[in-house]
Amino acid sequence: MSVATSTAVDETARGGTIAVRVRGLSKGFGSGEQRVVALDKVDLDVYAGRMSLIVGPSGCGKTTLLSVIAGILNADEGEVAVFGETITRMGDRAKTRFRARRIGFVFQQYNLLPALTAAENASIPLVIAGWRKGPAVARAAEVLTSIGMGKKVDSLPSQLSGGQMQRVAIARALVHDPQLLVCDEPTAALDHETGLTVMELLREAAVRPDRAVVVVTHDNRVFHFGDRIAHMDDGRVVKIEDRDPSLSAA
Ligand SMILES: Nc1ncnc2c1ncn2[C@@H]1O[C@H](COP(=O)(O)OP(=O)(O)OP(=O)(O)O)[C@@H](O)[C@H]1O
Repeated sequence: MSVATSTAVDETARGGTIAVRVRGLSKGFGSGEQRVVALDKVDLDVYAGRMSLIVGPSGCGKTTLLSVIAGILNADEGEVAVFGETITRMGDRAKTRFRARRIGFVFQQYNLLPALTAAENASIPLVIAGWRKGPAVARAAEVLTSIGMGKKVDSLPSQLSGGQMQRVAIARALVHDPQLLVCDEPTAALDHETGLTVMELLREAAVRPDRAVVVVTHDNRVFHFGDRIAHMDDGRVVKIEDRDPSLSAA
């Protein structure tokens, strides 16, 4: 295994396209004595065509960092650029539009609507983007088929296993072809084998020159999927591991 540690910001060494550039990012919650500093001047580069992991102990700021990167939370200070667009300078409406078009989300909870079939659930981002229902569901069925769920497109969530529901959630995250896929503990609710399958699937989605995947996880059984692993502690990125992508997940 080839593992190199480096600083979080490494302009030249990798030579890839920077998908997400985080600079001086700080974020706190509460005020006075109750104040918690969740992010403390974080710098990080995430490369396109790579799977990046954000890891670290509970409460170190992983979800906060992912949420600011994805434009769900506003930062107090610092900048985040996603494929060259500085989302920390966007207004709320522009950020919402950017998120809807360019970012896909996968969470620990699948958040599927129980009355909708797998294909209908996976079609939701397209419907929100203005597609008519028929073509949207047909496109979602194609994406589901491409990730081995072809036989389940008409199933309701209650008829699916946890791993299958997470695949529907992944199809939903990919259906509008986002450039950035952000995943918060995607394997936490799954058994080990299913978790590995889900990570493999996410990797397949990541390995495109024009797309990046960022996964927050504290599941060290899936760390080997990361091409770049950002270790956080106490609101800071304290170590970066870069691995040869051809060796990841081996
Ligand atoms: N909405 C909030 N209000 C107040 N404090 C918060 C809020 N969200 C997060 N925090 C605090 O910020 C810090 C970082 O939280 P965060 O959820 O980012 O950590 P994490 O590394 O993702 O943790 P875990 O692995 O347990 O999910 C923690 O101390 C947490 O209690």
